[in-house]
Amino acid sequence: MTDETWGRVCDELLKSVGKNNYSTWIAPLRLIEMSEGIAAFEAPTKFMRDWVSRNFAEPILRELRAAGVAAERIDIRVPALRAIPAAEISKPAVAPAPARARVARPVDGAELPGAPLDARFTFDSFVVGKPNELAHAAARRVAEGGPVTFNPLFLYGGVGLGKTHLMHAIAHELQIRRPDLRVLYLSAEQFMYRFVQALRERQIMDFKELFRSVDVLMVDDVQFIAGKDSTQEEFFHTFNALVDQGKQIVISADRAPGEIKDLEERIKSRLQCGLVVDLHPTDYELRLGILQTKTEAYRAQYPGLKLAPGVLEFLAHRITTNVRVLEGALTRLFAFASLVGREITLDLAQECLTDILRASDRKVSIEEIQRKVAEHYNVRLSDMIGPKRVRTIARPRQVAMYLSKQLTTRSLPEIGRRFGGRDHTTIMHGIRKIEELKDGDRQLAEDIALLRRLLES
Ligand SMILES: Nc1ncnc2c1ncn2[C@@H]1O[C@H](COP(=O)(O)OP(=O)(O)OP(=O)(O)O)[C@@H](O)[C@H]1O
Repeated sequence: MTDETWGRVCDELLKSVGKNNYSTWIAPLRLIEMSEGIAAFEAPTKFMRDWVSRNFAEPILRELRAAGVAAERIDIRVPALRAIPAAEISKPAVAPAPARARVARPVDGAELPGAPLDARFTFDSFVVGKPNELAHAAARRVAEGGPVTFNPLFLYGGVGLGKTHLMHAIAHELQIRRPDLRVLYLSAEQFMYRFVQALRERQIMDFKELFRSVDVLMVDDVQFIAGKDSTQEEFFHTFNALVDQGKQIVISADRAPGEIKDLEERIKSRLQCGLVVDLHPTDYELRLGILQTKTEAYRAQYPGLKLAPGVLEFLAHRITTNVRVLEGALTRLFAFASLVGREITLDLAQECLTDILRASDRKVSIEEIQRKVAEHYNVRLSDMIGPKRVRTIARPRQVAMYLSKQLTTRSLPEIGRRFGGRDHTTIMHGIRKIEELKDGDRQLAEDIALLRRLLES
């Protein structure tokens, strides 16, 4: 395959995977050779190799074949470690490297136990407004990969306001600007899980070494480790070790460090040492900006989209809860409009989003849901959060979990906390169970419809 063919394939990929995905994942690939049906590429990091293999192998193969290349599979390699020449470090497009990182790091060292990054969560797709401008600016600064100026960067704010999005954006940007850095992003829950696993498998020294070997550590939803004594202890030591080595730490939580209940005082004070930034609830302009950006992105893929004037403004006025709900509303509208092939008018939006608009008008709490469900099924309120597994109690509890997801904007971990500290996977299982059952079980479907009406009225 010639470079020219690959260039044409790239043009097609740009169209099919979108600009952000293309520039983050496809553009950094270098074609090495094409032989015996194998298209071999080089990726700058192991992470990128794994991500591309998992998520983009299919589209790449498809476009290669469409261009007449007889490719059966792709093989992505990571170049062997080499010293980075000083001249390369100071390329204009790359942020100035801090003194501590001038020596090339073993990027293909131990696998980092991080969470996968969402390719959509980039700085390009993040809409900046008054409520989030400081958080965005601070995240941008960290993403330059320059000398550590504030440590940690602590981002906090309510549900669905973009904390995770900003953290992923930092990681994406660092992978491009500073592929030599070892960047680890994971949730506090995953940190705990890894820690407990290491304890169980007597590999605690490996765990410590691994976490202390990163250049940038990002921990999402740190409030999760509050009250978990040994995990807090380990987190504290990891945190100190990294700060002492001048490594960057980014933390997110649903509230300010001082307000996290059951978090050790010494950790709170450590977290307050850096820059603590608040993501404020969205205002009308930001919501409208987000809706416009997402609509443009959608229109780029589906040019046939017809949207009447005033619909986005209406949504930005009415759905004030959080960005996740706003996105969900838009996705549903687009799906509906494309299925029925109609223009999205105000009437259609009102009809199609009745539940979201109603939930947005009237905020139902999880406690209220638990109370109503307990009354309806004649079980004790304490059984909603208690451990009993008999079906007469477990099923109503699952109904309450399902309604909590439907009628509130709470995330699964948050719902889990309100159901006696259950894990988010238990909540997900409960919700799925009800979704499966209600299609075949008329009584259950009627119960749910009635409870919804009671809670939404
Ligand atoms: N300013 C923004 N611009 C574009 N998209 C945004 C913005 N803020 C949030 N979003 C989108 O809203 C959704 C929720 O954001 P995210 O998951 O980052 O929230 P969060 O603050 O981490 O919430 P949680 O506390 O539930 O974890 C994501 O799809 C994200 O892309």
